[in-house]
Amino acid sequence: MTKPGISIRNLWKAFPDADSKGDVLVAVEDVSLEIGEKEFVCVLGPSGCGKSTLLRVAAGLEKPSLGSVVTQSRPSVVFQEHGVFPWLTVAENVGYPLKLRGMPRAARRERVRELLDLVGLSDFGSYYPAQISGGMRQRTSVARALADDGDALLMDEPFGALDEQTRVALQQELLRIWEQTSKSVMFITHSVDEALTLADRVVVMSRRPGRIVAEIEIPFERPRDIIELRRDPRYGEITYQLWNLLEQDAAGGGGEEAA
Ligand SMILES: Nc1ncnc2c1ncn2[C@@H]1O[C@H](COP(=O)(O)OP(=O)(O)OP(=O)(O)O)[C@@H](O)[C@H]1O
Repeated sequence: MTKPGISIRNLWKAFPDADSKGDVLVAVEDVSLEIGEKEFVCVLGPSGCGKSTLLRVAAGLEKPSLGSVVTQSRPSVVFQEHGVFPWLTVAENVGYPLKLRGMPRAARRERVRELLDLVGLSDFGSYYPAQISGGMRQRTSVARALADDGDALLMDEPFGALDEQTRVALQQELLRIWEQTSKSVMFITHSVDEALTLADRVVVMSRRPGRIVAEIEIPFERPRDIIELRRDPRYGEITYQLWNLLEQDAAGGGGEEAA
């Protein structure tokens, strides 16, 4: 692996337990994960296993209880929903990080135009989020994260709320964009298909408290055609392997019921 874009060392994160006063609920237990420069890593795990917590700590939105997170620069984050400001147009949303950085108006307009082109929203810059589809809102969110221009992109189930066809189309688009921008990506998902379609490496987490139980290298060449991938005999094998890991963890007890 090249030098890490994101380095997480022995990370623990606990919250006060709402069910039992004075107790803590361990959401993430001793997770160490290095994501190389230009590496795409998917974190796969069942609902409530601590995936979002891991991402929020990596993004600097929560403090670790123990351990450390080092990123090359401030990472950009894409969330599943509510990722765009409803009172700004698509173009204003995408340009927002540039405005915060103090980029002059003309340069900003040019950069926003490039980004809207990249995510296929050139004709929708003047629309408000309520006037576009869920898939277009997510593309706006991705474009805004790219405008941020950090070396690392953290994505928390960004396509989870979308229908299957839109989801697959956006996965393909994300891969195309990522191949052009080459950032380190940490992508959270509970979908086996999504993980093995996108990732260079899939990190499997256990049920809560979330630990890393396995890491699987994904051998598919890039650029990937994510429909064609499904005909590759390795696709079935890796799907089977990942499901087995998730099942083993569920059968092995240890974890608690998902939240
Ligand atoms: N701010 C918080 N305060 C208290 N408990 C929290 C907080 N954030 C998360 N948790 C708890 O930590 C555990 C892990 O939650 P988290 O959202 O990280 O899981 P997840 O794997 O992302 O779940 P999902 O896939 O359903 O989104 C859950 O039991 C949740 O209730």
